[in-house]
Amino acid sequence: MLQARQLAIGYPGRRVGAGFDVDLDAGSVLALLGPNGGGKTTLLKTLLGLIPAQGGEVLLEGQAIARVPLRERALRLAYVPQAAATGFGFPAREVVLMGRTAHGGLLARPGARDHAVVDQSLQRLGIMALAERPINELSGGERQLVLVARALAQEPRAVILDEPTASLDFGNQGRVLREIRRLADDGLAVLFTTHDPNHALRFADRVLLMRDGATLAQGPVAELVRREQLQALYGAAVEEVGSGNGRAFLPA
Ligand SMILES: Nc1ncnc2c1ncn2[C@@H]1O[C@H](COP(=O)(O)OP(=O)(O)OP(=O)(O)O)[C@@H](O)[C@H]1O
Repeated sequence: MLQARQLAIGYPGRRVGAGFDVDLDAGSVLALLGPNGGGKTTLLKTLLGLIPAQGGEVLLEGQAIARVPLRERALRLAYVPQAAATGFGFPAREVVLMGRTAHGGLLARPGARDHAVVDQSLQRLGIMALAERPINELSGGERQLVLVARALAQEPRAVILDEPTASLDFGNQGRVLREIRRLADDGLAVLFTTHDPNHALRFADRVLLMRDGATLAQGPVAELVRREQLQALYGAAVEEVGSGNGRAFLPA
């Protein structure tokens, strides 16, 4: 679905990392783990074609992403950014409806199907009660759920989420992570970043461990979400509790 080969990432005059090989496959969830400032968001933005690669290439279904027209990109690829405060007071429903933009013609009015998909997305995230509230009056976590609903409404083939659970309470973390799993089970390719290795352990198929602008390791969750790997990744002590399917990791 989405592939990167020997990708170098960064900003003008500032190299953040290099040597990334990434494969986002239909029906599979990839989790990206790594310390603060390691380059996770920069990698996501490069995969999305929002900032140019400094080397290597990103292919969207085999085509160089820079050459895929923006509308085509929006039909195939959804992005859930870290929930930032916004000055605009659009009602939440309108924000979710914006996810439908690429499906209509230029200036086309949304149709019955667009509104049905928006309702369905609001329901899946359990936020129908927020539909008419202005987005700039919502809490950070509520806003995050609206952004995930907007990505669902886009009906893409791949979804990339930047710390989707960061500002969510425990219940809503589960809601969003289950939704992420369900999207992959429905055949989408999914990539999300998280600071909680347990989220990767429970909901992802593969992980990419990223540190100092490079790939420390990449592979199946069961092989890499382990105490020694996490200690190397974060340069900090990690405690393992439980065992088998019930195992989890805590900062020690
Ligand atoms: N617009 C920018 N211009 C120049 N440097 C930037 C820009 N945005 C981020 N950086 C730098 O790039 C590096 C990687 O940042 P990035 O946001 O990708 O890390 P991250 O792994 O997502 O971090 P966190 O876990 O804290 O969100 C950092 O050193 C950061 O200061």
